[in-house]
Amino acid sequence: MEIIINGEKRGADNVIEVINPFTQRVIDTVPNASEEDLRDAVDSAHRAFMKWKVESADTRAAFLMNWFQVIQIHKEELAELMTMEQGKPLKEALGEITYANSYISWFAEEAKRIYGQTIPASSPGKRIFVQKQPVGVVAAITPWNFPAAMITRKVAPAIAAGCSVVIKPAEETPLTALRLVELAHEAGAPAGLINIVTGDAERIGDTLLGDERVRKLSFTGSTEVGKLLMKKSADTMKRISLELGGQAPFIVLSDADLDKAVAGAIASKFRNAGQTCICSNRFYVHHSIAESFTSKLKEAVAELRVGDGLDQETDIGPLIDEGAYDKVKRHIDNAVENGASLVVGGVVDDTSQGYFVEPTILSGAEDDMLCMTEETFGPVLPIATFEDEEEAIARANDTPFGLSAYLFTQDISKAVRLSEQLEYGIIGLNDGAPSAAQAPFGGMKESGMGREGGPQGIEEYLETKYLSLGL
Ligand SMILES: NC(=O)C1=CN([C@@H]2O[C@H](COP(=O)(O)OP(=O)(O)OC[C@H]3O[C@@H](n4cnc5c(N)ncnc54)[C@H](OP(=O)(O)O)[C@@H]3O)[C@@H](O)[C@H]2O)C=CC1
Ligand SMILES: O=C(O)CCCC(=O)O
Repeated sequence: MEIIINGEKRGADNVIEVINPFTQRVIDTVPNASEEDLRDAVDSAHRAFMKWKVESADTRAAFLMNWFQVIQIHKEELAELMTMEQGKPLKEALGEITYANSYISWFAEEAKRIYGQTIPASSPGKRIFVQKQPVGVVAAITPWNFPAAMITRKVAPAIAAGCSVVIKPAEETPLTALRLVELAHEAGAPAGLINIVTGDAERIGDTLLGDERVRKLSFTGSTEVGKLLMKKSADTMKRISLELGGQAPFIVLSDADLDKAVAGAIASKFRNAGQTCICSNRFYVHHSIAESFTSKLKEAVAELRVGDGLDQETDIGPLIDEGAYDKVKRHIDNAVENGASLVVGGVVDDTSQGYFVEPTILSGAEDDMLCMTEETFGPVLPIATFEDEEEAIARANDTPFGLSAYLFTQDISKAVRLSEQLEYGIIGLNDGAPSAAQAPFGGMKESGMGREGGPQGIEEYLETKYLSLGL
């Protein structure tokens, strides 16, 4: 496929191969964008911004709703493309397209609700008016695990706010992103409003972040790269939103509804083969119910089918690549070597048909094991036990990360009190799937800054200006 700059497609002689993680064959190529492509992308985004920022909220909303409709028409095709480049099961890919599109429709409506303020002045001869204005050209850098939703979650609020964008999707999954931008143009995107470039990450990052006309960076990916991009944004003092790694604890109190907790564990752990930043990573289960929780979980896990994402029966596809597989294997081996028991699962040794890991449960996990200290990004569920709730909260908070945490209890007072003590941006309270377009997604500590989705999600693309009027 080709990149899109100023509404026009561009190819290149220098290309990057896109690999299907199941067949491990090349399915397409995308351009390795040149310096000239990148400069043109920012030029055209800047020109488009100067026009788009003065368009009415109704015009912005109408374009977004058109884009939403066009995506609806193409959702099966998009889902199939996503499964082919990313590996996730087709039913999950379809779910992701619906989820991705919900950001577009939600922010189409939110475009009309960018309100200012009037503040009483201290002097009777003055009036103070507060306005919101679009921040400018946005650089959106996205990861491979959600090839559609991470694009729309950034682009829809940016466009709704009156900004223009240059997108850089992940090297592993550029095709869904390119197709979404093609569809945006079919839906009537003005030239230059939504540009997309692929290629050398460092070069793209340096060009976009070095350009003072790019006023905002929105990044989702690893904490390591997030920190680097934050430093690179400093010279031109860009606004930044960073949605980085997680290390989510999943706490099950003794009074929890175990069936609900098991369903929540399956939803939060095995979505996208464990490759989401809000996947539960470490389980803390009250010692009195650990055995029954583990045995119910084992039964539920036995239902999950590993295989080709295009097969309708598949629940868990291959991991994205060999590096991901090696990391997951290291975490399992480290846990078992240090005394954890493998209840079920393990890696699939034959990797000729993709890098598969069976849904895996480890019991007897300890806090210093790799699977409890690092983001596994794979379908591994380590269970540790605790004696009292304060201890569980302390252990859950004992990490540099703070994206999502899960808590299962039927005691409403405990639920509120303990949720308030958890140092995380997202709490799944008796809920293993908290993500929603209308909610502010984002983390504390080294999981990043800023929020995506919800009313907070559009604020990230708005500047605040006040007018002090002397009467
Ligand atoms: N918070 C989250 O949702 C995610 C967390 N992760 C975590 O991060 C680990 C590594 O995953 P990975 O995909 O490598 O994440 P990265 O942070 O490396 O990649 C995310 C995006 O940043 C781009 N990027 C990488 N380096 C630079 C740079 N110097 N300048 C500009 N852009 C850059 C990548 O481009 P390119 O693809 O071309 O390298 C990609 O588009 C995972 O195993 C997981 O633990 C991963 C994905 C999502
Ligand atoms: O893993 C991520 O980076 C995206 C989280 C998916 C979601 O929105 O739930």
